[in-house]
Order: sequence, then structure tokens, then C-alpha cells
Amino acid sequence: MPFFSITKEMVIGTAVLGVAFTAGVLAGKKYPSLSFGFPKLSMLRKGTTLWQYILDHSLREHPVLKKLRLLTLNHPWSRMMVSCDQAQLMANLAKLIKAKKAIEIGVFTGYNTLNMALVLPDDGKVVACDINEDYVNIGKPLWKEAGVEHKIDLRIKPAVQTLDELLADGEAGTYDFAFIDADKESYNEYYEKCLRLIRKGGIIAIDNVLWGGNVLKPSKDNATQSLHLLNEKILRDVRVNISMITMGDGVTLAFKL
Ligand SMILES: C[S@@+](CC[C@H](N)C(=O)[O-])C[C@H]1O[C@@H](n2cnc3c(N)ncnc32)[C@H](O)[C@@H]1O
Repeated sequence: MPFFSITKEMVIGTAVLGVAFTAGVLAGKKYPSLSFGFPKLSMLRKGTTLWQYILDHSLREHPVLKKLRLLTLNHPWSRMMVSCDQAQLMANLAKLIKAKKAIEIGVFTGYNTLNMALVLPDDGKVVACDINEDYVNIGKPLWKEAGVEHKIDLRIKPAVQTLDELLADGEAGTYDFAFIDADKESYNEYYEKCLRLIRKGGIIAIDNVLWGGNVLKPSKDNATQSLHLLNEKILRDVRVNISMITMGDGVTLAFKL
């Protein structure tokens, strides 16, 4: 079976999108085709044959990490789990900068917490922040099974509180990597606190920056507005170099200068 074949629906879809795009341009829209409510970028990618091809030809998942991903897929909120290709990119970046200390803001069942713990040295640590212990308890036995439980410092309380505690403990500038993936309304606060906690040359990865394409209509709700405002701010933030990657639901990588 070929990976790609042109179907009648694709031809019709392309024609419709073309008409919508032209109409959007004529109506003076900044993002013409999407402003007509057609499928979002991330929906076109994830779950497609081509996306599966990417996984089949690039994913090198630790067996226990894979076990946790498959286990999480049975959960009603499985869509909250980070995309596995994105997690692998973050693990590679952490290895590249020889990360020893990481922060995970939003653990869920702990897929990326385990992913990071697996690449940190034996005396490294991931400060894992979440408010929902039931989610975390699903993945916790697998942290142990993978032999990295001792590298995970789990803190069940609002992440802002944990970050403030780290700052109060004099840990500013000592972390190498942070992943922001919790409540979207607090993203700006997480970003500012992580910038203080991360050392120069460290990385902050910010998840869901495209929010399923909703950032094109920022007034939609508070979460969308918060993400869009942060995207606008980071674009002009001279404290970091950045890349916005179309992986998962969009991830911004901010490299602290
Ligand atoms: C998208 S999930 C995280 C996914 C995770 N990074 C992974 O590797 O699959 C978001 C998590 O943020 C948590 N959360 C929501 N509000 C929070 C808060 N104020 N502080 C800490 N965690 C929070 C939720 O309980 C949920 O588990």
C-alpha cells in the first residue's frame, strides 16, 4: 500500500480550500484559508500515514517509555500526553546541552518526566510539578520499573508554588531544561519563573503554542489569549533565541542567552 495516493476527496478538498483562500484574501483576512474554519494544521498531521511513517523511521523509544505511552492511550484524557516525537526531540536537546537538572510543569501520567529522567545522569533530577496525584500514580510504577525513580522529585501542588520554592531555595540559574505543559492561563508566569531558574544556554520548551490552530482567533477564550500573548511576547524577547516547531500541537524552544 503506497504511503500517499490522491483520492477524489483530496481533489475536492483542495479545490474548496483554494476557493476559501481566495475569498479570504479578497476579504482582507491575515490568515485566509484557516479563517474559514477548515482543518487545523495539527489535525492534518497527527494520525496521518505520513506521521506514522515519521514515527516508524525516527522513534527510538525506551521499552518502559513505550509501555507508559500505550498505557496512557487507554486514559480518557490521553490527548493530554505529549507527542512522542516531540518528547524525543526534547530528550536529544537535553543530552546535547548535558542537562543535569530539569523541570516538568504538568506531569499527567509522567511520559515526558520519564523521558527526561532516562537521559539525565544518575545524579540528575527532574522536578515534576502537578496538582493531580491520580494522574501521576498511573505512571509512577513505570518510573520505578525503568530504574530512574530516584531522579524524580515529584511535587503535588500548584506549579507556581513549586517554582517559587525553588527560587526561594536559591536555585536560580541552576536548571538546564524546563518543559511548560500545564494550565495555559499561567504560561506567562511559568515562563518568567523558568527564565530565572534556567542557566544561560539552558532551554525552555513551551507546549501547545498553536493550540490546535486557535491562536489565529486569540479572543476565543482565556487559554487561547494567554498562549497568543506569550507567543507575541517571546517573539520580541531579547533574553532568548527561539524556534517555533510544528511538532505535536506546536512547541516553542527558547534558548536562554
Ligand atoms: C498536558 S498535561 C501534561 C502532559 C505531560 N507533560 C506529558 O508528558 O504527557 C497537563 C497537566 O498539568 C496539570 N496541571 C494543571 N494545572 C496545574 C497547575 N496549576 N500546577 C501544576 N500542574 C497543573 C494537569 O493536572 C495535567 O496533568
